[in-house]
Amino acid sequence: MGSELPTPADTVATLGEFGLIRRVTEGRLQPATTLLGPGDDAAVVAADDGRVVATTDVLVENVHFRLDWSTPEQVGRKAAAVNMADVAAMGAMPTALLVGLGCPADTPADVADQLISGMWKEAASAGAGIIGGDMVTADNLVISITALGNLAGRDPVTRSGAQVGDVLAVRGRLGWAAAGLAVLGRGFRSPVAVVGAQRVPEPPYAAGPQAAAAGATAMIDVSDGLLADIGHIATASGVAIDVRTELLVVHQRLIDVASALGADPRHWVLTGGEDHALAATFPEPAAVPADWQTIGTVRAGSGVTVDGRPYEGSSGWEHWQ
Ligand SMILES: Nc1ncnc2c1ncn2[C@@H]1O[C@H](COP(=O)(O)OP(=O)(O)OP(=O)(O)O)[C@@H](O)[C@H]1O
Ligand SMILES: Cc1ncc(C[n+]2csc(CCOP(=O)(O)O)c2C)c(N)n1
Ligand SMILES: [Mg+2]
Ligand SMILES: [Mg+2]
Ligand SMILES: [Mg+2]
Repeated sequence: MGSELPTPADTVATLGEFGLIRRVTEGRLQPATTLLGPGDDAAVVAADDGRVVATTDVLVENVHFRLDWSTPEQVGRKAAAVNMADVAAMGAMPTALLVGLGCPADTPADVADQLISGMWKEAASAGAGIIGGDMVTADNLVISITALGNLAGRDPVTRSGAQVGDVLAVRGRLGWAAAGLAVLGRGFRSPVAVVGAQRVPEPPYAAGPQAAAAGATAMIDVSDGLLADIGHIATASGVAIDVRTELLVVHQRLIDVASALGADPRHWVLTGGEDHALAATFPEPAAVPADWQTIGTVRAGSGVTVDGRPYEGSSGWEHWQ
């Protein structure tokens, strides 16, 4: 890019705040929706229909990622992906990211470069660019990203629209990142398929607008765990949701990893977070797009059940617990 290459001894402190900002901004190709920025006090982004989707998620070193588990580029990709998944979950396509970065003074410039490069790669894969942000010193690496999105004339798909009689369907992986977390937590680095899923989620970005166009009544991305997240749909919609385990695909890879670790692969699928699959309700089976898997039904009542019974144990990640 436009900035000179760092020497191995460079840190973010030697680059300086503005040197670091240049590494994010100079020579980057912005999508057509970026009308102004970065570089001014704020950026200007086009919205096809005058509405902008906006969402923020914060990632903290040793809470959301570890630098001995993931490369800085993988961390950058993950930080961008988890935010753009929330845009997709509204039925929108990501347009722009604002990146707040806190890092210690001795962070190597090369680490910052890789982080930035990962964010740009993931953003570009979904059609978005980085339009601004903030750089601060911090004791640990902290990344706070705000993602903006474009509804392109469609109505947002909220958490509150599920109706009794709807079907529940998912698109994307479930349980893979949790399996990867279990593997990494035990000090292993393989199998790479599940470890890779923990390092960098692959949210099905285009499936968000696809579900919206197909008439999805409610949608969410699975960040904390399937049961926890569809619980938010159930609460917001004033309905009950039942997941049928005979409809859940537990991939052979998860079964193999679980048996090696003495874990339960079904628990990963039902309660594992960080894959950022999309879960949505549709008014009838025929409305579910072909590449989505129907896994349950919406009923009268409240809460989430699995095969008609309450799930024993935690339904997903919660901070401070
Ligand atoms: N500090 C905050 N100030 C205002 N609203 C907040 C704050 N934290 C969360 N919210 C709002 O609460 C709602 C739920 O937040 P939550 O972070 O659980 O959603 P999410 O990003 O979809 O999930 P996850 O954080 O697991 O990815 C969102 O609408 C979010 O914007
Ligand atoms: C080092 C390390 N320890 C634990 C985890 C597991 N983890 C952290 S946050 C989260 C849920 C989503 O977070 P949020 O709700 O903030 O979006 C999960 C499952 C991890 N990824 N890395
Ligand atoms: Mg959040
Ligand atoms: Mg979400
Ligand atoms: Mg989120």
